[in-house]
Amino acid sequence: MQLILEGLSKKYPKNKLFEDLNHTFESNNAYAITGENGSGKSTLIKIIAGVIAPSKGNVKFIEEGKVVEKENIYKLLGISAPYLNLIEEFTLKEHLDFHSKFKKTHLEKNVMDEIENANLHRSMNKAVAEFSSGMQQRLKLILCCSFEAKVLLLDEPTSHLDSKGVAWYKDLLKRTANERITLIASNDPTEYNDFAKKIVNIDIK
Ligand SMILES: Nc1ncnc2c1ncn2[C@@H]1O[C@H](COP(=O)(O)OP(=O)(O)OP(=O)(O)O)[C@@H](O)[C@H]1O
Repeated sequence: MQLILEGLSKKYPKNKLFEDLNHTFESNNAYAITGENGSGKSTLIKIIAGVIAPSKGNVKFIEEGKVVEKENIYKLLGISAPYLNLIEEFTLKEHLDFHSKFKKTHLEKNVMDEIENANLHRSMNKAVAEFSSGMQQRLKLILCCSFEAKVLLLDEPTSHLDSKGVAWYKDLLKRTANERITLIASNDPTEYNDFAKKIVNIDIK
């Protein structure tokens, strides 16, 4: 699996973010996307996810030598980002059931073990609206990393996590990032230092 950025540029009427970004991301690798506040890290993640369009250039997903059609790209992706919300009315169990309808688990063990690792097992029947920010973040990461996806897009993955949560996140990635392309948009080295060997700095200003 390859994810290719070809001559990717993004500008808003009053703000030029990045220009002519070229990069090929490969499976079995984690990459940190770094850059100053406002440089466009989240924007790049959204463009890769197909949520917003680039001003110029292309994003290509290549699977077994073939370009993946646009309408099938969502099947390849797992995303966790501050601007993507969970369904507040759903309980944790309902989130897992809903997700399981579309995706198989990526874990060696049952997803319930991961819920326990994340210390969420006593909240299975609680509505997400009643979760703390850190609990919501742990659930977002489980839904992103523990289910089938060939490309993980993680934007500020440890936001709202305490030190225990950060340790769990690192362990989760070590166990689940194999055979995937993992992109971590962050300026916090603790979020990527242990596993992301390749840094893409989009700060061109
Ligand atoms: N819809 C929009 N219209 C105009 N400008 C926008 C829009 N969305 C984002 N921007 C601007 O684009 C710039 C890049 O934003 P983005 O959130 O991608 O940066 P970032 O590198 O992720 O920042 P941070 O490190 O603070 O999270 C910011 O200056 C932001 O104000």
